[in-house]
Amino acid sequence: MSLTSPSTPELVYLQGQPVVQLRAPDGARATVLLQGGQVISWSPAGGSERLYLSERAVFEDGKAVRGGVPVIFPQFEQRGPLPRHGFARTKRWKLLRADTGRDDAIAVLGLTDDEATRSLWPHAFAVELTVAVGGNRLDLELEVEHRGAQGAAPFSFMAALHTYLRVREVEEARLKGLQGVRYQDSTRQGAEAVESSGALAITDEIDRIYFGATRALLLDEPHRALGIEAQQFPDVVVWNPWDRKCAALPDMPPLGFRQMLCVEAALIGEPVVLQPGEQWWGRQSLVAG
Ligand SMILES: O=P(O)(O)OC[C@H]1O[C@H](O)[C@H](O)[C@@H](O)[C@@H]1O
Repeated sequence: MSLTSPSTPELVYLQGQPVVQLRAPDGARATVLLQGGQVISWSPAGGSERLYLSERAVFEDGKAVRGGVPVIFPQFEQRGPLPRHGFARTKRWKLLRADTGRDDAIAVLGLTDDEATRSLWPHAFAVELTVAVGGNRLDLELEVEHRGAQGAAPFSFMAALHTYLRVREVEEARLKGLQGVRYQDSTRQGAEAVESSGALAITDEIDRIYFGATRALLLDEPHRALGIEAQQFPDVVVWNPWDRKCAALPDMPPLGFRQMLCVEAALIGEPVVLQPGEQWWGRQSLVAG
């Protein structure tokens, strides 16, 4: 990636789009795109890149970026009348704060309703994403607030941190921690099943929503491991498009599916309802081993 022309101490431009570069004193780093409020790169201290960003990703206002951690809000996929996966991932967020502390570097990005969001979804809201990087961790916290006046209608939402994890070769990886969890299989018209494997191997297209996955997950590769923890995101989506669907995605190289696995912290099965003035938060933490 080549970075050019800083305009403020925190913001630089990557392919014409403003990004925040976080660098903790120990060398851990993350890059966050204001478009979508999207983390697109994370390297733990002394380690290599852990997120997958497609080399064909399109960096344009209003377009979803293929890779990193898209923020899905207020609708997951086509489970409602809004654009696929909601509108947060295609909006330009604001940088509210960026700080470097002793142990980590933090950025807070925000998105609030505007005319365009209200024309799709008639609610006053504020969403904040806090990104903290340091040591072997990346912590992402999403907060949603109902900003409507007293007496305004409540709203309900779904959300996900649609994390694209980078792997050396997806068939070598094993995802652990989902055994016994009920899932819906989107590759089989939403058929339900219970996960029987304690070490899930990815050898074909996978697109599953696991409901009520409470344990921490581990993505094991022969040469490294990654812990995946979530709070207040009860569901987990596991997605890899595999060869045929990947070839049909204009913003993925044909073999890109081999270097990625999406393990998403999600809130899908039971949408949250907020009254005016109420807030919700959820967190996903990635811990490099
Ligand atoms: O192509 P996108 O709109 O970014 O969606 C990418 C993927 O997101 C989720 O993981 C869904 O479960 C998949 O069905 C979908 O294909």
